[in-house]
Amino acid sequence: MFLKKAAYSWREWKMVAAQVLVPVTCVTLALLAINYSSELFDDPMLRLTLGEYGRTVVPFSIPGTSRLGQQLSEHLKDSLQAEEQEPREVLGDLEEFLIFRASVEGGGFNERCLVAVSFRDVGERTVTALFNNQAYHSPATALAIVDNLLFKLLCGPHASIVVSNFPQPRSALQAAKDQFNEGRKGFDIALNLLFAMAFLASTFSILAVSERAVQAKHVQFVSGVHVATFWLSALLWDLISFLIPSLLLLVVFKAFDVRAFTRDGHMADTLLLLLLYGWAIIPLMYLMNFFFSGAATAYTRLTIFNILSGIATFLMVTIMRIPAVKLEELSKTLDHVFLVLPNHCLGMAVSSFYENYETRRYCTSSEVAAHYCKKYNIQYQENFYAWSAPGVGRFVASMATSGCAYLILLFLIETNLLQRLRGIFCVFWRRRTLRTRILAPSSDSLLHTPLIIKELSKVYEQQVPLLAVDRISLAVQKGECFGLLGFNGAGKTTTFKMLTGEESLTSGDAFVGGHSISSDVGKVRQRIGYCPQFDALLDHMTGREMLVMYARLRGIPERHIGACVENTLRGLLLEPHANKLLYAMGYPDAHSSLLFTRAVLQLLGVGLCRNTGLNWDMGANANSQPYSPIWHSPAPSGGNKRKLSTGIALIGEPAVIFLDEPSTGMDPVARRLLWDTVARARESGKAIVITSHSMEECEALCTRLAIMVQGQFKCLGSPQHLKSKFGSGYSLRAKVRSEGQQEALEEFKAFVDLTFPGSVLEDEHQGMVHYHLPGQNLSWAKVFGILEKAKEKYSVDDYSVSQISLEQVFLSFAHLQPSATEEGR
Ligand SMILES: Nc1ncnc2c1ncn2[C@@H]1O[C@H](COP(=O)(O)OP(=O)(O)OP(=O)(O)O)[C@@H](O)[C@H]1O
Repeated sequence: MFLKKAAYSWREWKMVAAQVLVPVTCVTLALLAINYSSELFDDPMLRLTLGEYGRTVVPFSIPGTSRLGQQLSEHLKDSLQAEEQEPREVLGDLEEFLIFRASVEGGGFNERCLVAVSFRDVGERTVTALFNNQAYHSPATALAIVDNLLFKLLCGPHASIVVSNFPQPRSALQAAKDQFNEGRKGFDIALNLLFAMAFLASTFSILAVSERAVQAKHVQFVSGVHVATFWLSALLWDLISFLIPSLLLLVVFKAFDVRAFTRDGHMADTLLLLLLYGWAIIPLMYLMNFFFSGAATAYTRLTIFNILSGIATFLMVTIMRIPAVKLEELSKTLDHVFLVLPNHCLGMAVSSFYENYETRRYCTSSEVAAHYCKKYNIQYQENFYAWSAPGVGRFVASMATSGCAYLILLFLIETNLLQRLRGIFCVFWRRRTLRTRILAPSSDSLLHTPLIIKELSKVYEQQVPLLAVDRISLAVQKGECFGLLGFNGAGKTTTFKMLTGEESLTSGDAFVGGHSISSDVGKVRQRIGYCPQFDALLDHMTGREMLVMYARLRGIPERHIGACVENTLRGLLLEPHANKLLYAMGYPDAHSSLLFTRAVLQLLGVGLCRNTGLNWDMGANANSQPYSPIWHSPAPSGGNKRKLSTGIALIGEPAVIFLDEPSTGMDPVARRLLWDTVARARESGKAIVITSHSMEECEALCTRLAIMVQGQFKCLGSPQHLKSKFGSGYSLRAKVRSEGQQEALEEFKAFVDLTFPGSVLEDEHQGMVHYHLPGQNLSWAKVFGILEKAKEKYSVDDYSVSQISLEQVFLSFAHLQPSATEEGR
């Protein structure tokens, strides 16, 4: 299991890197933004210096009659330009100009114009400095400009006055208020953390969805992996993966000196909060995988779900908590309801933890602060894990229990417990109403027969219930290869699915090595090998790695695994492809490594490209097969994958092997190699059940066959027996001599019609005729005898008589198959 996860993590490094980078980057950017914005907030002059308002304008007016006009104007322009401010001379009344500009520019004027100056040295001599009272230090700035100008007039253009601002310490109450406002940073950090975690958490569903969608999970279960082993190993690996970004987040908090999370031993608390979140969210993501059939869709939709269940609920509860909104009671109720959502718990826990730390620090910092806290009923908890706000006890407990609850639910679903209970109830009900009698097999036959199927039925519950398998019974002995033939939709795959525990049984039972499939599926699975109809392979592993993994799952001792895997690879001529990643076996270029990019693009709306006809060529090289567009499901894979799937079913020599159309897509050489391998397994005493649409394959491999129509066995026996029983009659091919051919041919045809009543002329071509000779009473000797006698008389050059082929037998059941219109009804 760890080999699988390691291969995934190593080869899907883009995904893993994203798991680490997304949260760390988001939180770092958030902290940068918070620090930066708080500095600006604290120091309005800095906002000016940083040009937040752009270049500020300083309007000034000097009457035209002024004696110092020229000098004043130059000094002013020099000093303002040195300060990167824009002097603007006003002709006329300065105040009127300011009022006019303010009405034209609106709010922007307030931001661009902080001070203005007017000089009058004729008549009433005055210097007027005007300031915008919305900026903190504008009076001092206006005064500094005037003083500077006067000083320059007195001492020359190089004179200047530098103004420095060293504000007095704030009052204790003001400082206390500011310090208290620090608590709001917790809200910002929580919000950004939730956004980042939404992306990180949904990545844990990807492998779960892919493995379920391609049935790789089922094949692993069939190979003996216990449900608990499968999920707990995945959880352990994912928790370890989650630990890395969590530790990096602590480094980020430390680098930005976020006291609440890094000082006074709170690093351990923060790590605990993050890990508890991982413990809760990972099983939830596993649980949600059942809703999706594609990994990219799952990633996109689960990210949206995480954002909504985290940020939306956190904002809702926090905003409603504000006293002015007057929805505090509703906020409390919702907070309790949302406790089942790990994302909500994380947001609330981080925000509350930060708030509690800062509030406690503030309220215990001085007497004034303590007084302020008391006066305004500001509460904090000495114990950070206290149950009531702002303690995080309830969030911690909720994450711990929801993790367990989601895991239990996952196991209930995986072990089909709910479905089984329903099944038991249905069976009980049917027994009572229909009085169905299920024969109990003798314990002796159970133990000595590898596979016994007893009255197995399957009804798919849908709008119109569908009886896919109808009370089939069968026993397959050691060294036997049983062929299941049938038209499309006859119920073969459903039978396999029931026998491997993928689908529940509606009624009946099957026994593998004496273990019942309905009550002891775990033991059954340890004894079977399964090659599903579609390749259940993991794209991020190589063929060799897959075989090694299944060999280990089968319990082959470590020292024999190498030889066993090599044998399988050699037997199926897979050696040249053994070290290729599996997506490279089907396609010559990467497929799954683009998954993350695809999902992110979809999330960002680039999925619209679908409608634009954009073709996402996945080719890594010029010769690669264009595989596109990436959001379309992959085309059927090649014969090499099929061989590997068969190899997986055979490895470890299970007692019973199920092969569902194993040779689909194989070339004739590969097919014969596969037959050899299957035949060897059969000869070594395995019981094999195979489905195939190739009659040639069934004749080559099967010791017994059954033809299935609409879920029922219509015939059962050895190929020869079926041919004899259902293919009544013979196939006659004869060629008449060329001279006088037409006349001789007509005579011969009249002879056949007379001698073999009911015979059917199937084909006539260039003096050759092909007849089907019916009749239960015909024997080889009789047919040959008659034809030998007639040979000379009717100028027959050559003739052959053969038994009817298996294909003809198979086709003779076609009339039982419902037509498309009947099915659609
Ligand atoms: N999950 C399902 N839900 C409802 N109906 C299903 C389901 N799976 C299969 N069926 C229906 O059950 C019937 C038997 O299907 P099944 O896949 O077992 O046939 P098959 O013999 O394996 O066909 P093929 O040769 O095409 O693989 C079909 O009518 C199919 O539509």
